[in-house]
Amino acid sequence: MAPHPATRRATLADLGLTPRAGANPAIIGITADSRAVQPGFLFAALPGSRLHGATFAATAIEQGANAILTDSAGARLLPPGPVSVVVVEDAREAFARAASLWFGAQPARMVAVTGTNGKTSVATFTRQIWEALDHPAINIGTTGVEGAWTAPSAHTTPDAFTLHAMLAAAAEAGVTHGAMEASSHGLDQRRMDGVRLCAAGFTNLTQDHLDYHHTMEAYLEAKAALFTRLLPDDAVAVVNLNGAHGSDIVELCLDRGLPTMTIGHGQGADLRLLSQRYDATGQDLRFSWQGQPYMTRLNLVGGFQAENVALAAGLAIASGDDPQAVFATLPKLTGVRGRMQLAATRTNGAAVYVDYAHTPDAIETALKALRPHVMGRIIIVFGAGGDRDTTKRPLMGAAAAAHADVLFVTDDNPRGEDPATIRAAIMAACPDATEVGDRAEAILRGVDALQPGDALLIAGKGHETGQTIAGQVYPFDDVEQASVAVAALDGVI
Ligand SMILES: CC(=O)N[C@H]1[C@@H](OP(=O)(O)OP(=O)(O)OC[C@H]2O[C@@H](n3ccc(=O)[nH]c3=O)[C@H](O)[C@@H]2O)O[C@H](CO)[C@@H](O)[C@@H]1O[C@H](C)C(=O)N[C@@H](C)C(=O)N[C@H](CCC(=O)O)C(=O)O
Ligand SMILES: Nc1ncnc2c1ncn2[C@@H]1O[C@H](COP(=O)(O)OP(=O)(O)OP(=O)(O)O)[C@@H](O)[C@H]1O
Ligand SMILES: N[C@H](CCC[C@H](N)C(=O)O)C(=O)O
Ligand SMILES: [Mg+2]
Repeated sequence: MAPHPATRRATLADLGLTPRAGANPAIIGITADSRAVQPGFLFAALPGSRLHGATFAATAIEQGANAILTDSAGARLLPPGPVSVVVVEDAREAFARAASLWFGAQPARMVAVTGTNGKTSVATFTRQIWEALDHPAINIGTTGVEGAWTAPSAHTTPDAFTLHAMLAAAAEAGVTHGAMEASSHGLDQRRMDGVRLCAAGFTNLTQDHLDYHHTMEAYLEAKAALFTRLLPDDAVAVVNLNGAHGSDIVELCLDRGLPTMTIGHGQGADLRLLSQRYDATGQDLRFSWQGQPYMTRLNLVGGFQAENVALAAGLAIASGDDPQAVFATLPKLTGVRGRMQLAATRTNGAAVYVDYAHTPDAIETALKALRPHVMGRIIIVFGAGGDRDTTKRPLMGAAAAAHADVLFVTDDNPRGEDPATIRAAIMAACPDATEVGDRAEAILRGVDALQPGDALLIAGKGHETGQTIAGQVYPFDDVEQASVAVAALDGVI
C-alpha cells in the first residue's frame, strides 16, 4: 500500500466536508482508525458492526486529532472539546469521498464487477485483455492487486482509505486501467464510494453471506447499489443475462436510463454465446457481437468461463477499446490461480482440479462444468467456512451430492467455529459422503480414489495459502497438497 502522504495538507472544505460550527481547519492526515491518529489528523468515527468508532474519539483527540467526521449516533458519543466536528447522515460514504479527494489520482479508466461468483475471474480477464492491448492495467480483489502495479489485500474490496491510497499509487506509477471487485460487504459499507467508474459488470446473484445481509432481497439491494448509486449517468452497465437476477439488474439500469450492454446465451444479448466445444485444455467458442458471428479459442476449462470472458470483453469495450481488437486478445487469456486449475495428474491419467467454489451455486457450476471433460467419475473434496452464512452448508452438501459421484467432506477455514459442527451441517444433506476432518488427509483419500478416466475437484480454497483455525493461520495450499498426494501415491513428482 502507498505510504500516507505526509506532505499533503487540505482543509475540511477541500474534502467536501462542512464542520458543524464555523471552523475549517487544515488537516495533514485522515484515518478511520483511532490507533493511526497523529497530531493534525481528521479522525473518521464510523459506525461498525461491533461498535461505533466514536467510542474511540477521546483517544483520537488525545493523540492530536483536530477534526472528527461522524454521524448523528456518533455525535452523541463525542466528548466535549475544541476539535471541529462534521456530522453527516452517512459517515462511511463521506469518508470514502473525502479519501478519494485526499489521494486524488485514479487510473483514468476504472471498472467494477459485482455478483456472487465470478468477480475475481472477470476482473482478472479484464486486466489481461487490457494488458494484451498495451494498456498499463491492474485488477483489485480477492487475490490482491495484480498487473502493472501490485500489492497484497486483506479484503476483496479494500476499505476506503486503503483503496483510494492504492488507486493513487497505481495511477502515479502509470496505471491507466483498473478493474476492481465490488463485494456486497464493500458496497454496503461504502468502501468504494468516490471511485470514478466508466463501467460496471454483473455476473449473477445466488445464496451467500446471509449471515451479514439476512435476506436475499437485502443481498440483491447491496449488489444493485453499484448500478443504482455508484455508476455515473454516462457509464455503461454490462450484465450477464444468464446469471441469476441479471434481468433484475438490467431493469434497474434501464429505469435509470443507463447505457446497458448485455451478454448471454439467449437471443437479444449484445454479446451472444452461440456454442462451445470442449476438449482437454479448454474450449472453442462461437459467439456474436451485434449480430456478427466470431470464433475464438479459450484456453480455459469450464463452460461458465465463457460467460466470465464475455463479461470481461464487454467491460473492455465499455471502457473504450475497439471490439475487434478486444476479441483478438481472447485466445491469450490464462486461467486465474485456484479457479478450475489443473493442479496435478495421476500416472493413470486422472486429473486433479483446484477450484474456489464456496457457495452452493459455485459447487453446482464447477461440477457441471467438469462433466464434459470427464469420462469416468467425479470425486469432490470440500467443506464450508466458519463464521460465515450457516444456511449455505446443507445446500453445498446437496449440490455436491447431486453433481458428483464420490464425496469427501472436510474442513475449509473453520475460523472460530467447531469444525465438526460445520461438517455435520453439510453431511446432513449428503449422508453418503465420507467425513475426513483433516484437509490434507481428505485430499490424499480423494486422490487415492481416482481411477483411469476419473477427475477430482478440490473445492473451496482456490488460491488461498493458509487455513484459519481458531484464530491461527496454518500454511495450507490445495494445489501443493494435490501434488504431494499424487507424488506420495504414484511415486513421482
Ligand atoms: C463485517 C465486516 O465486513 N467488517 C469490516 C468492518 O469492521 P466493523 O464494522 O466490524 O468495525 P468495528 O470493529 O466494529 O469498528 C468500527 C470502527 O471503529 C474503528 N476502530 C476500531 C478499534 C479501535 O481501536 N479504533 C477504531 O478507531 C474501526 O476502524 C471502524 O471504523 O470494517 C473493518 C475495517 O474496514 C473491516 O476490516 C471488517 O472486515 C472484517 C474483518 C471481515 O471479515 N470482513 C469480511 C466479511 C468481508 O468484508 N468480506 C468481503 C468479501 C465477501 C465476498 O466474498 O464477496 C470483502 O470485501 O473482503
Ligand atoms: N460465472 C460464474 N457462474 C457461476 N459460478 C462461477 C462463475 N465464475 C466462477 N464461478 C465459481 O465460483 C468460484 C469463485 O470464482 P471467483 O473467484 O471468480 O468468484 P468471486 O465472485 O470473486 O468470489 P469471492 O466472492 O470469494 O471473491 C469459481 O472457482 C467457480 O467455482
Ligand atoms: N470472500 C469469501 C471467501 C470464502 C472462502 C472460503 N475458503 C471460506 O473460508 O469460506 C468469504 O469471506 O466468505
Ligand atoms: Mg473474488
